[in-house]
Amino acid sequence: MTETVLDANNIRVVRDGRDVIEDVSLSIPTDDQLLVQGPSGAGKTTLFNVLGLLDTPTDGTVRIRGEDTASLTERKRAELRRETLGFIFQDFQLIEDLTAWENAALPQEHTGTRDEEWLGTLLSQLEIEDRAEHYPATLSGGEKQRVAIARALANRPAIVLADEPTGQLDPETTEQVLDLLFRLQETANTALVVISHDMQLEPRFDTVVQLKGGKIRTETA
Ligand SMILES: Nc1ncnc2c1ncn2[C@@H]1O[C@H](COP(=O)(O)OP(=O)(O)OP(=O)(O)O)[C@@H](O)[C@H]1O
Repeated sequence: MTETVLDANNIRVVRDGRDVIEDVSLSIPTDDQLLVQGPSGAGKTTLFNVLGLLDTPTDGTVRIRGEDTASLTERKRAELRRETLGFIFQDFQLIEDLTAWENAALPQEHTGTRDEEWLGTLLSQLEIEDRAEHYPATLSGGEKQRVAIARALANRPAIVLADEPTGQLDPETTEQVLDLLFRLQETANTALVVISHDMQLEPRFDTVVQLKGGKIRTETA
């Protein structure tokens, strides 16, 4: 039986007195490839932050491997976030004065669990091993995104959460980055949750959830 790694139940987020997420429930199995697709303003980033334990919902629960995250102290939440989740952001969020390798290694620095062999595997599978000593300013958009993917997977997280991971890439690079993401998801044995407005991504995912006006409209598998 497939285990559920993240369970979000009846999530509601109120901002400025308005519901920006309304009654959203999602259950993410350990090997899931989930796309949350929706137009601008649908609440995607808000939901991403809640699922990623970067923000707390007004109502509802987020459980990671059955553990209710609401009852955790901020320190415990941060620990769980570092150990269980990997993040990929649209604007890469690489540190400019660290090399590609050092950027990718950051999560391992934070948890004190060095695994250079795994980092080497990641950079090699992402075909950027020859860019390891380069700084972000000298990398292309696609290369920066690959470094961001390596960083997200550095601690072999249970879930990788990606917010518009291909938003800054051309269609061809988008396809390449998706190929790599899916291949690595299998190697790393992680669930993959992508949040995007981009319809081009839909056919590639096992499960697609449509978010509109803060609500889940349709679900396809
Ligand atoms: N801190 C906040 N205060 C007030 N309103 C907010 C806040 N955060 C988000 N919102 C509102 O909630 C709605 C959803 O925002 P969110 O950024 O989650 O959407 P999105 O789907 O990610 O949009 P985009 O694709 O344009 O980034 C928007 O109407 C936004 O203005």
